[in-house]
Amino acid sequence: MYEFTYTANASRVIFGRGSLNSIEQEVERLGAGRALVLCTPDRRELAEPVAALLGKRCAGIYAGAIMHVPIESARAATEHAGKVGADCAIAIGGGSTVGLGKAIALESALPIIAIPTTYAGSEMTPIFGLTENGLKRTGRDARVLPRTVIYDPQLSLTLPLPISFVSGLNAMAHAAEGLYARDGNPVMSLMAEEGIRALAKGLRALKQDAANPDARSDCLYGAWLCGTVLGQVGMALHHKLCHTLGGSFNLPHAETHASVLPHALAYNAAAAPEAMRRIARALGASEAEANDPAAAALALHALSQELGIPAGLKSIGMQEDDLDRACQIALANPYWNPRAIEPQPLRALLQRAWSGVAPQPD
Ligand SMILES: NC(=O)C1=CN([C@@H]2O[C@H](COP(=O)(O)OP(=O)(O)OC[C@H]3O[C@@H](n4cnc5c(N)ncnc54)[C@H](OP(=O)(O)O)[C@@H]3O)[C@@H](O)[C@H]2O)C=CC1
Ligand SMILES: O=C(O)/C=C\C(=O)CC(=O)O
Repeated sequence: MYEFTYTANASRVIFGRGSLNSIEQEVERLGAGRALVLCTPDRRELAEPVAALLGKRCAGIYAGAIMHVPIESARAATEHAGKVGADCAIAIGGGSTVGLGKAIALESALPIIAIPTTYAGSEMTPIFGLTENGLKRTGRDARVLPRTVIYDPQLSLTLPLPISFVSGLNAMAHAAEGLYARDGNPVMSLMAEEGIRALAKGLRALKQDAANPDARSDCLYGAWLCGTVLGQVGMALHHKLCHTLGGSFNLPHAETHASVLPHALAYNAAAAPEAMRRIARALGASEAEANDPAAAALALHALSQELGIPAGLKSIGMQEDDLDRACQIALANPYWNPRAIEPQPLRALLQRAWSGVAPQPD
């Protein structure tokens, strides 16, 4: 028995090797004539070819993107865009750079073109994040959804493998929670399962050869699918925990997702057996294996080990003494989850995520 509502976001997506070459016509298609190219300070080598392709349509390069978008950086970028008369912004890089483009759009309603080079998926969502006085707030606003997304696998060939792996698990987290979302739908579930499958295939191939163009294409295709899911349906325990941990303890974003995800899935396994079956199946489990709700979390933990992702929040700087406070913060803001958020099981989840042991339901 199906019952659902499905509203598609309106992004235009161009996907393929060399698709970066379409950037000038995509700016023109938006009716724009002066595009400001955004990047982080260390990624100018990504922005310069874009500026060259734009020619007279380029309003310059702004290399001021910073992770978690401090409000000061957003204000400075918006002011600069106004000063140079930009009528469009092009964000080339990871979620931090796309986040800066979103902050400019939130303030100025400039159309954004995103050219992602990690698997974070921000380019496909109307979700923004801004950090002020050390506190990160997120929200949803149609103005921040990039109008056009160009996925060119060539541009992620230089993404280091350790970042590629954790960024891939960040993307898988969007799909996993999308499969048990309260407002999920069959279209998003199909995209979620295919996204996990494509990323598992691509990440495993990257482990063998970081320069494999087909593997980069598989990962970026998976990131598009998973980011689309993130943009369309609500998230739950896993994302709320990662925002708590990232925002309150300044932990690196994708690495935090990679550490927590197997344990969040184990916590929800019994409450979302169909989602777990689809996740396990997408990760390569047989139909018989996938029928065990615990299989998804264990398969994800095994994939992390196979990829050599450092185990546990302790490996990215979280102190064991902070776990009690993390638990209290996570309990303070109620949110929907397929299983009730219970203090003791949540604290046990955080302990296991911190230590990096195998996930287990409790
Ligand atoms: N609003 C949303 O829907 C979403 C938002 N996000 C947000 O995005 C941010 C995380 O995005 P994420 O992509 O993981 O992190 P970053 O944008 O910080 O990128 C991760 C790392 O990859 C490097 N990098 C990116 N592209 C290349 C490349 N082509 N070659 C070499 N290195 C590269 C970056 O280098 P450098 O630092 O030099 O650029 C950085 O060190 C967080 O703030 C998160 O909250 C994430 C998902 C969804
Ligand atoms: O946590 C995620 O991967 C998804 C959303 C965000 O990161 C929101 C944001 O900080 O931009």
